[in-house]
Amino acid sequence: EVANGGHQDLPPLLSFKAYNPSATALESWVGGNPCSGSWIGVRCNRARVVGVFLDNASLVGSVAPLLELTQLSVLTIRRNSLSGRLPPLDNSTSPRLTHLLVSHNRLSGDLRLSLPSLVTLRAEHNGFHGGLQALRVPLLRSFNVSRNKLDGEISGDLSRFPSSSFGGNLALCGLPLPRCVHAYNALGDSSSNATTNISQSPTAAMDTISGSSSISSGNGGLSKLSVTALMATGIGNAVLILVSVAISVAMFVYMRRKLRCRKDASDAALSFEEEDKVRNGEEKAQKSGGGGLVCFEGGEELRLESLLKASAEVLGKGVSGSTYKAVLEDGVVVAVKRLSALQFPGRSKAFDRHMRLAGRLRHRHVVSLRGYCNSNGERLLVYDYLPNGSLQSLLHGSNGASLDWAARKAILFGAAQGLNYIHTFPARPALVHANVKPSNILLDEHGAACVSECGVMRYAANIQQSIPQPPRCPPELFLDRVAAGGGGGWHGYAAPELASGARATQESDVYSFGMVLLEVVTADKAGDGDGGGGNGGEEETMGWVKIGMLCTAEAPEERPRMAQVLAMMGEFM
Ligand SMILES: Nc1ncnc2c1ncn2[C@@H]1O[C@H](COP(=O)(O)OP(=O)(O)OP(=O)(O)O)[C@@H](O)[C@H]1O
Repeated sequence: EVANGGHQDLPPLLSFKAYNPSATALESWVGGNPCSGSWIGVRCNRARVVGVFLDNASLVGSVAPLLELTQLSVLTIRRNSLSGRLPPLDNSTSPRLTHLLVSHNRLSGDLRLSLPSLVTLRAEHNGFHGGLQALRVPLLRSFNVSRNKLDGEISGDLSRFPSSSFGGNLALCGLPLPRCVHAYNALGDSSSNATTNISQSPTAAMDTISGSSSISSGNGGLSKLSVTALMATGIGNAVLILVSVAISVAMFVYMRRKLRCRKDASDAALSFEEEDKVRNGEEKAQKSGGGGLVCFEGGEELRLESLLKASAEVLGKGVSGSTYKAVLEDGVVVAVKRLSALQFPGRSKAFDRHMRLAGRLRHRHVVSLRGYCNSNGERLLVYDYLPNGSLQSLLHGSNGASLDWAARKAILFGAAQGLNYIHTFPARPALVHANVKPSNILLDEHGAACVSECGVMRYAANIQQSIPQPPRCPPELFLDRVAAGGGGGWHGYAAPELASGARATQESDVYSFGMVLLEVVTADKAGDGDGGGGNGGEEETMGWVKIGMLCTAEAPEERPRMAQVLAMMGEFM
């Protein structure tokens, strides 16, 4: 373990740390022994580093030093700002590497991995380019290279992964994506011969002609016939090339149109019934892999067994259930919501259909649902874990005072964008969030606000019992109560019409958003001075309050749409 008086794995770790001298995540990387137990994000076995877990840690620089750790089995370093190339890896450099998760960084170069033991490769959302030919990873179970700059043909074993593993690249083609179009193959072999001939030197061209017929002159010069033949061949070749180019262009346009159509079809508004048909086959396959867990884009590596085995920490408990932070075997951190059996008894097809739709929501300001399970009376929803708490904790936690005016506006604007995306997502019937409140507005690693738990509450069986019957709390009184430390609870944000048993609607979402907005704008004013933020001046504050009051109009039809709310907010951004 110790070479030349130092720990063998120390140099690579320190080289990596050198790129990030002031990163909070690496503050604990001090002393000469990375396996002392105090190095956060480093896991050891028999005094050697076998795992590095540094997701969402605001890290920069190259990942290469970490791949010099010869005993490394798991490297998960997603959602950072790492740059540079991924070094070529093979059995001699990384004999034990099984899980490599580098997604959501700025990595570039080509992917050269020849790793017989690799099980997980997550490299999506980077700048990798080139083809996939140099990927030799026979045991891969979870794979995603979407949203890079890759091109070329997907071949062999990789074709077994779904198209979502490859989407958003420069020019990848072949199964599971549409077939590749090879310009020179479009005309078959004869055209490629023709092309070869054209590029040959005149002598070579003559050789070809003389080889195919006996029209060359005896003295080595060109006879009239051979010149004519040469010209004819030249013209013939030129025509062939033109035809070949025309066919290639036509094929290209056709494929593009076909691709666009496919995309349109998947993006278009689908009724639940249509959605069912489209999804059935795909999901069955994923279900068997996930052991009862339906996986969505980005959650392909999830397994129910590993979720159930994961070490978990309770994040909180709400009306609809409890939420846990779970660290999976491969170091991936997720938030798991376990729905309450009281609110969600039995199986419901409508709920299943909704979850499948919610699993397709992908937006910068919406927390991604990666998978869900609805079997044996257990309902688990698996979301990305967002590390920076919720708006609820910012407003009412111990550090609420540090939320300055600019941060408040950014959070509200982000949440409004997320909610507008949900409201305008192509679905029939249109999506409704049904539980907009500060604890469902979470902050990601960059502090951006993301709306969580879209639509779940709409399927709760006994939720109406927790809404007070009219006369209910108008916005002003509600805010007073919140300001006095009474807390909002769930029903404090619910629109008045819901108290009579009506189902949540986009209008009731707007009402709840208005309540959140009023709370954020008016909350903890005394703290502003201390926090150094101040508000945006009386006029601007009044502008925001006005938006809040419009959203919280008593009559649902008088409330603006989220798109209008966004436009009004935009005036102050
Ligand atoms: N994806 C996530 N990442 C990080 N924290 C989360 C995540 N989802 C929820 N939380 C936090 O976990 C806690 C409990 O959330 P939970 O949704 O179970 O309850 P709630 O939002 O208070 O009530 P409700 O049941 O009405 O949704 C909240 O503080 C919430 O902010």
